[in-house]
Amino acid sequence: MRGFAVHNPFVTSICKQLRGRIRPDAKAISLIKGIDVNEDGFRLITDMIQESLHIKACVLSGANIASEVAEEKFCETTIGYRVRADGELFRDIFHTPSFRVNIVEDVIGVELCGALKNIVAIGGGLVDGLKLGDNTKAALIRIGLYEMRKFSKMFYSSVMDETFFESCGVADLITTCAGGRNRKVAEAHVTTGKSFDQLEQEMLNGQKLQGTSTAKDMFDILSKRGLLHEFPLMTTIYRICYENLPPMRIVEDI
Ligand SMILES: NC(=O)C1=CN([C@@H]2O[C@H](COP(=O)(O)OP(=O)(O)OC[C@H]3O[C@@H](n4cnc5c(N)ncnc54)[C@H](O)[C@@H]3O)[C@@H](O)[C@H]2O)C=CC1
Ligand SMILES: O=C(CO)COP(=O)(O)O
Repeated sequence: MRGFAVHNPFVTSICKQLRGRIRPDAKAISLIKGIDVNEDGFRLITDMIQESLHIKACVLSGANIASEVAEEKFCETTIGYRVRADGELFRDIFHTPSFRVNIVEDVIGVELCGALKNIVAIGGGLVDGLKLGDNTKAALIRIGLYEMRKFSKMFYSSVMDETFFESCGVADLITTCAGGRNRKVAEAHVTTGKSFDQLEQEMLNGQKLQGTSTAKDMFDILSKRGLLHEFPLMTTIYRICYENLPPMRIVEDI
């Protein structure tokens, strides 16, 4: 078994190092919440792993803030599989009384939920920094979930609606908009006026934000296809992160 739990830019080099060193019947699981953008469009991380190593890859994603998982506080997670036996294998490995695993036959949906919710979580932090309150946060979560589903189904019609009701969908969106690094740094962007890059360095102790880079990835994908107007929330979050748009535009533009 091979587990991938790094930021997406490192996957290519890690796969290169692993090539020829793993058994052909090995199974991979990605815990990564991101996508890979290239000239032709974008790829899922599980596809990168499968293409590079010629082994089958599942994905695990859910409402799983690392510090709470480490303290064994109860949570749920979702494993997306292509081959049911692989999903069951990984469920048996990861499932514990405090870490409840549900498996679904929708790798793409699980993976895109994990990547896209990080953009919405940046919005959650902006709402907190602006002290807009719980109703605004709920509106942001609803619109964010709507855009996540719309994007996923626009590019992959096989993505299942039910996946958005799993831990990887609405639950991860709620937890990351309430806690997590993306939310924390976005809140500080409002309260300090510092850039996301500077705050990432000051606040994350060497860790990386996924939400800002995925906002840029999504913006690049949508702008190439003339689809930005269909995703006002995600587009505004990108512009606040990268084009100095005032944070208040988070509510004015949606
Ligand atoms: N921390 C969390 O609460 C959760 C994180 N995730 C996802 O897991 C992924 C990783 O996030 P974290 O574990 O939080 O990040 P992290 O920064 O704690 O760990 C990243 C890992 O990448 C390794 N690394 C750093 N530079 C590298 C390089 N140049 N080449 C190869 N490996 C390198 C580090 O040694 C470390 O093991 C992200 O996609 C994140 O969204 C998913 C669920 C929860
Ligand atoms: O994905 C996460 C929790 O499920 C972690 O989110 P952050 O990267 O915002 O900390």
